[in-house]
Amino acid sequence: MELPIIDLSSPDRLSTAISIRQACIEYGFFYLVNHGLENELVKAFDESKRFFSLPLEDKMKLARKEFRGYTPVNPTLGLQGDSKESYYIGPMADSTSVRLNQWPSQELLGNWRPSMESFYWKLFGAGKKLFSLIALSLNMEEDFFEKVGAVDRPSAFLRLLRYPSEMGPHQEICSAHSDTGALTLLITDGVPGLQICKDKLKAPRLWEDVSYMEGAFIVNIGDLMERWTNCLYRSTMHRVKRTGKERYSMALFLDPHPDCVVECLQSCCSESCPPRFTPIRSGDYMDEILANTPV
Ligand SMILES: O=C(O)CCC(=O)C(=O)O
Ligand SMILES: [Fe+2]
Repeated sequence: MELPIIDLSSPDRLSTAISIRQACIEYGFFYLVNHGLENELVKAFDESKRFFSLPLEDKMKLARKEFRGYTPVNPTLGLQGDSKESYYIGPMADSTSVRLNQWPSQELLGNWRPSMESFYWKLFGAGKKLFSLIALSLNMEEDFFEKVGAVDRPSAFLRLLRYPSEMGPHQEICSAHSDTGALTLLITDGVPGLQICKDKLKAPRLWEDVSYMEGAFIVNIGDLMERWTNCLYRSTMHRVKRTGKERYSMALFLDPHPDCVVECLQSCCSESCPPRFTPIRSGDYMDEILANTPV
């Protein structure tokens, strides 16, 4: 299936906002084009491949701590878990968070850190622009999300993913889930497998393949944005199905700063549709979810 297409650089911001609104209500997913990073993507995938090609022993020296670093393919594969390895780069907004990140040494992977840091910030820049359009789409001031701390001190995580080609026993190499944060920018290498389920309550679930669009980001709404919009925008279930082909993807999870309070937006509530959720600190919300999420 083809998703709606949103043009990040369109001068007609109001009509872009209207299209975003429609896409987020109907799909919770859209393609984002003209984001300005078109020429960076091949290089970023090359860097990701360089990292995952390292010997396991070197990657394990950067094993995940504080949600940053490397997670190998689940060794109990066959019993449970997804068939993927990942590397997380955490927020770099202040010196404390910068220190928590783990990086391969310059000797091991020359220039990798500056290259990924630069990619992180460019992606984040596109995400920030998108947030202002999302605010417009919700009839809020353009700088709403910035003002409340959703994007001023970013808590965005960049996740590099590699799904090996070996055939595991499971149909899904990334199991069905919705993203927990506000907004996700996903970039895949074109190997198919990504599917969405527009109606999670329908049984049996109908899974639809998402077509690849070269150069575009695939953007999706996360649970926290669903909550923020009082369920107007949907956080859609998705998964990656096994094709037997090696696959790489990268995702930037745009989560608000932990101190940001997420309260159902007035523009999404009315007498007939009162707020369904109480206000919550983003940090408390994420802690609760992460504690219950397998790696
Ligand atoms: O690899 C993909 O295409 C999807 C990854 C994903 O949904 C996630 O990491 O949350
Ligand atoms: Fe996801």
